[in-house]
Amino acid sequence: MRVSVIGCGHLGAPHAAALAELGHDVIGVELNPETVKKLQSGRSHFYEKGLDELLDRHVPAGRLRFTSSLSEAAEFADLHFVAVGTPLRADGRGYDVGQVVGAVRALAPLLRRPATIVGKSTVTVGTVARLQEIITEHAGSDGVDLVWNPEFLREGHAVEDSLYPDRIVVGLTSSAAEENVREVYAPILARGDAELIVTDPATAEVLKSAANAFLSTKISYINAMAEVCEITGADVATVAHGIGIDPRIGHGGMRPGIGYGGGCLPKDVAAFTHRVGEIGATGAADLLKAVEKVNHARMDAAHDLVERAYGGPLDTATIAVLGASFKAGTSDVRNSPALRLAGLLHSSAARTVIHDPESVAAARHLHPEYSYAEDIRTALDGADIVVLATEWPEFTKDTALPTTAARVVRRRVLVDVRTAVNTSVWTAAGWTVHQLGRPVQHPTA
Ligand SMILES: NC(=O)C1=CN([C@@H]2O[C@H](COP(=O)(O)OP(=O)(O)OC[C@H]3O[C@@H](n4cnc5c(N)ncnc54)[C@H](O)[C@@H]3O)[C@@H](O)[C@H]2O)C=CC1
Ligand SMILES: O=C(O)[C@H]1O[C@H](OP(=O)(O)OP(=O)(O)OC[C@H]2O[C@@H](n3ccc(=O)[nH]c3=O)[C@H](O)[C@@H]2O)[C@H](O)[C@@H](O)[C@@H]1O
Repeated sequence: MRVSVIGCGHLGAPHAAALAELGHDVIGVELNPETVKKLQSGRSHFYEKGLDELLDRHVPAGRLRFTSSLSEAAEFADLHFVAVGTPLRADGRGYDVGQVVGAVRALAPLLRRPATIVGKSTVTVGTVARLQEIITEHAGSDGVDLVWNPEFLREGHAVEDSLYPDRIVVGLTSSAAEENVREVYAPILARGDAELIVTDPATAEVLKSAANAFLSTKISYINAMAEVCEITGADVATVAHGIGIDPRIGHGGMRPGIGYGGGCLPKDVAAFTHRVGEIGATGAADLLKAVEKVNHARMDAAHDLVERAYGGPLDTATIAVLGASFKAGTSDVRNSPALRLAGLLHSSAARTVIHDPESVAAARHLHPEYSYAEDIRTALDGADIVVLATEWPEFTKDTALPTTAARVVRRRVLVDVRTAVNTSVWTAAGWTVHQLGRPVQHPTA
């Protein structure tokens, strides 16, 4: 099929590349000229595992191209994915849907033959109905359908999740549109391992918001239990493991830490909390407010833990912060808890140096006032405390790191705010390890 993807960010770029991999002819439309140039050269503008390989394969072959011209895409494609941003409004009261409304409003009059617009961006319930009115009023042809097909990919796994999704959810009202959606995802559906859920637009909108709200609730739940463990001297890692054995609970999303961050969960929970309050669903609003409250409190808990580990105020401390991205596997620093903690430490400590394997450039762009190190050794040099802020395997799986780091730090004190390291490897190399909701682990050597 000839398809377009409008908005080539963290969702759109992998989605466009995956569609080319599935055998479609794809045109990506992006407003940012630098992004277009980068993608045209076959390189991604952010780090995402496997994405450059797909771009390498399909851009030179001409199966995947990028442009800033929406009319070129309107002329070329019969199916148009909309993957533009839905940031939180400045006042926090729901999404700013300007990018989505702008893209649909601009595309509709350019469509001169029947076409299907497939929304992928995350929107609050009611948005599709509003967009449908815009299409009815402005479409340049009859037979322009709108469907909503929310996305469930995770950053760091965007390519794999796009090629091998566990579900495809489509909210629609037209059978012609359903056929087109089935055709575009035919190679995935033929495998039989992804469930196709065809429903109405409102259900698709709520389903996506409910998914992210549930993931956030689970994270806040285990973080609330970490607070209980901190007070009682219990071990939250054992609690998480023990309760997760029950398949009704499961182990996914049960890693305690500094709370959920990133370009999606925080804004999606905030927007959904606002929306459910607005429509009078008070039970949902109260539940989600509590989820957000727990999440915000983790940052203070993490800062307090660093102070406790140092033995008092940090104004004389040199701190190495390992990790800046919001989670491992991505260079994305949007709403990154790691970078927020680094910022707090930057304000309270004598010296704070941040290192990340992939996101130093993005972090420096956002916070040029912080100090960064391109290599881990420079970051660790002379540190009184090492704070593990993002669970990159470079920090958690390298069994030599505790020994090599011990040679350059001033004190062997690790604060792992992601509950990610194998503590016995560190304590065996002479480190004291502090984690949220767990008893302090003392050196065994
Ligand atoms: N990042 C993720 O992992 C996922 C994101 N989502 C949702 O997908 C949407 C996009 O998110 P991200 O890709 O993270 O945002 P992003 O900010 O990385 O990308 C959005 C892109 O759209 C471009 N854009 C805006 N208006 C445009 C227009 N009229 N024409 C062409 N390009 C335009 C922007 O320049 C930007 O590059 C959001 O609603 C998000 O909630 C959903 C699932 C996963
Ligand atoms: O709508 C979206 O954009 C996406 O949001 C999340 O994906 P993502 O933001 O890539 O990241 P997650 O892996 O869910 O992690 C989110 C945050 O929670 C934190 N987290 C995650 C899991 C956990 O056990 N503990 C924990 O603190 C992570 O470190 C990160 O800060 C969802 O997992 C995706 O299904 C969804 O499509």
